[in-house]
Amino acid sequence: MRIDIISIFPEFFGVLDISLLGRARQAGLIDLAVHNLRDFTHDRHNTVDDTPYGGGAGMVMKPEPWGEALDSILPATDETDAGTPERATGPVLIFPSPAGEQFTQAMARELAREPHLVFGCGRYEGIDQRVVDHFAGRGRVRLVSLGDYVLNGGEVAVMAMIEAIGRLIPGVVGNPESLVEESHEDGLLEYPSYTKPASWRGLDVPPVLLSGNHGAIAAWRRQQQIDRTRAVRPDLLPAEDDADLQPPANSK
Ligand SMILES: Nc1nc2cc(Br)ccc2s1
Repeated sequence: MRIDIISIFPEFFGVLDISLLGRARQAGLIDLAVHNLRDFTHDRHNTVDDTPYGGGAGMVMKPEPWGEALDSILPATDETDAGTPERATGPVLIFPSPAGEQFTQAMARELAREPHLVFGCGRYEGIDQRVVDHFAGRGRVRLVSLGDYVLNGGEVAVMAMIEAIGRLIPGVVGNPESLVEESHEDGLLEYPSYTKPASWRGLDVPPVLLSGNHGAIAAWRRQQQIDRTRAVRPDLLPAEDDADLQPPANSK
């Protein structure tokens, strides 16, 4: 996968040189480039923002630098490309935004299958809307929110998305089995985990986990997922009858 990031704080992404994603880059599984938006300005102050039309507090990111930065990354196109099948296979351009669609594990899985992702990190009051509108006509553009809160910029959101997406790319995580039983992979929150010692500060590991009875362990873990999800994220539970949430029939 190729990942391009545009930001006025490229140094923010230095952390992507280390750990799991750093190793994935060294292994050639992820090809990542960070671009400084200010490199696409031409005035003495490398200006990237200006006051908002219609008034209001704060500043808005100017469209020109974004246009030049994205032109340098996205494949060249002309009007005849509009609506062609190629447009559906070009890079996905993602702008983190509080006004975006909710980022989910399902979206991470979907985006992990893409060959090329381009992330645009907004700052201030956001990016001039015409940038989204213009490039929507040239490819797939998505406004994506991590949650109902406002950050100072898109960089933290892009880091989170790249981690969630990158770890799903085949070969990035050593043991793909570890990706299966995680929160949200099966739509529910994950069960609690324990390791040695069997007793710690008077707290014992649930006996079923020491029983060696794999069916009972699977049933207990499934019930823990259901109980946890019902307690803190009832919105994730299937709307219809919970019958299909019962432990697997063979787990007696
Ligand atoms: N939750 C989020 N807040 C923000 C703020 C800015 Br400014 C840019 C992107 C995002 S995503």
